Amino acid sequence: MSVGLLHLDAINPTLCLVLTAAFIIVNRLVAGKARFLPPGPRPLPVVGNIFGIRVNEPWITYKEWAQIHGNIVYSRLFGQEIIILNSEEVAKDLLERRSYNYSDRPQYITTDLFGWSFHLGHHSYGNEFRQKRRQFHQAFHTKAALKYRPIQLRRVNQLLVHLLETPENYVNHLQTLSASIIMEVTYGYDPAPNHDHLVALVERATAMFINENTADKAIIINALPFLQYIPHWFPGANFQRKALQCQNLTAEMIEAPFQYTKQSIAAGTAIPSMLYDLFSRMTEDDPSYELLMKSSTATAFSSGSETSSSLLKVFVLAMLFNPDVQRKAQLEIDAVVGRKRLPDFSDRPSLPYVEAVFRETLRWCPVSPLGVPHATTNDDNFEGYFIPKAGATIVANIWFVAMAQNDDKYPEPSKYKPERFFTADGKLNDDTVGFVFGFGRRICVGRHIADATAWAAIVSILAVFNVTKAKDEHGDDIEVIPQWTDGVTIHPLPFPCCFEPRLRGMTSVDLSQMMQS
Ligand code: HEM
Repeated sequence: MSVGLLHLDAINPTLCLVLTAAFIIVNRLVAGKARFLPPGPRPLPVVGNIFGIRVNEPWITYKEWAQIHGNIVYSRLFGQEIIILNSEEVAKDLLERRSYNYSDRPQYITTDLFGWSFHLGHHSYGNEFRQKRRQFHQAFHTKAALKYRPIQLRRVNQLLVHLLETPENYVNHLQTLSASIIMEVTYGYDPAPNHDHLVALVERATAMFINENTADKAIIINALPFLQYIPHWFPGANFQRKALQCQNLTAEMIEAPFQYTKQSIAAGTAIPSMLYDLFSRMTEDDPSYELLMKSSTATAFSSGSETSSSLLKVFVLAMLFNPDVQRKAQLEIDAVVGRKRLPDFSDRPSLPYVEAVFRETLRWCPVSPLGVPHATTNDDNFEGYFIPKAGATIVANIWFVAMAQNDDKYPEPSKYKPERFFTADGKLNDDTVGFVFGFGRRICVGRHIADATAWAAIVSILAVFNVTKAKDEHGDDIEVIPQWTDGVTIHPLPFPCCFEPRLRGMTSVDLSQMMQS
């Protein structure tokens, strides 16, 4: 017999009953309050909200949910709890102000199956994450990123030459620009302008990982983990075959450029790069440090290319549809820089309208619409809602923050209007649209490199070319109806357009004179 019952026996039985009932009620109320989950769409048993989601463009579904349920929405896909944050303020409250609890990442079995667990963006919040994040910080923090500017300007000059020579291949040229910058910054490797072996390798491995390992498949395999053991030779096991193929490609993507730099260092021909710096910090032969270096550099290389070129494709589309904006930015460049030389980074503070064009491009179509999901480490309570632990997925709905229809911050959000970044007295405001690079301890580590690459490309294209509509065989404008890719990173599908030199009849000699002035 317990001490409690002995004690109860000793007092009035009615009072006992009342006290017990009261205890149960209060207990339930407290527990109920603590587990008051954020509002959200009603889930089906077992599968949750899987049928209500547009799998390829979840941000569209999330927008509809946000309009019904508000700034914080709870949903469930199989056993996976997903909390969507639909306002910048709420995202900052949780992911930044409580970053100690919101800096983990949800773990998916498929990341491993596809060979992508090397990537910093997938790491749990632990020691390996911290070590790698430190390596990135050393290479790419605000000041360290400055040393890569000459590379960025040189590569942007090459872009201008390519656009002058073969403007119809502009999509390819934009991709080459971002791939070549990130390859040189990371490995000191100078890729060929077309069909470079290493660039092709990273493009194939990344595309395969993103296109085949979609969120729905990742969640289903997490819910039914036995599926991962189906062998790749089993009839119908297409997913497993693709995973194996991707694993092999990815292993080569990690190894080949690493060996290139290692051999260049041994031969004394290496040029400064992230990997070169990491090698120079290595005090003795340490295989675990070498593994860290390999995965950090492969992370940089595979994250940096697609995002930056996507942003530039968005810029070209925006210019095509907004000739007045283009003209205004060009007049500013002409007034500050003149027509004889190209702008460089020292001109940036004197070009506020170009700055606003850059910010509006980041906002108008956030190329990473849902960022990378965070995960919780512990239970939490926020504004009366219970946020569960054990890896609840936390999605910052960057797309909705940028495009929120009801938000005073960006009125008429679907319009491309750089003017929104100016105060009433004509000064640039302090909104740098930083949220497109994510939040808190997991904020994008490459943002300073990305910022400089995109700004340099935007200002240089504006200085040299008019982006105009392409003409059909009758000389009429070809109208463009934008179509978008889906996935983790989005961008407009290729569309016809012209890059007309602003200097009529410009030759490559004229262009190189501008570059040398
Ligand atoms: C326009 C260009 C870019 C955009 C819009 C972008 C956006 C983002 C976003 C939204 C995140 C998720 C942040 C979060 O979890 O809160 C992220 C993470 C990351 N980005 Fe970028 N990014 C860009 C360019 C780059 C470049 C150039 C690099 C490499 C040099 C890079 C490397 C990474 C890495 C490694 C992570 C994972 C960080 C972590 O998990 O701790 N990104 N990026």
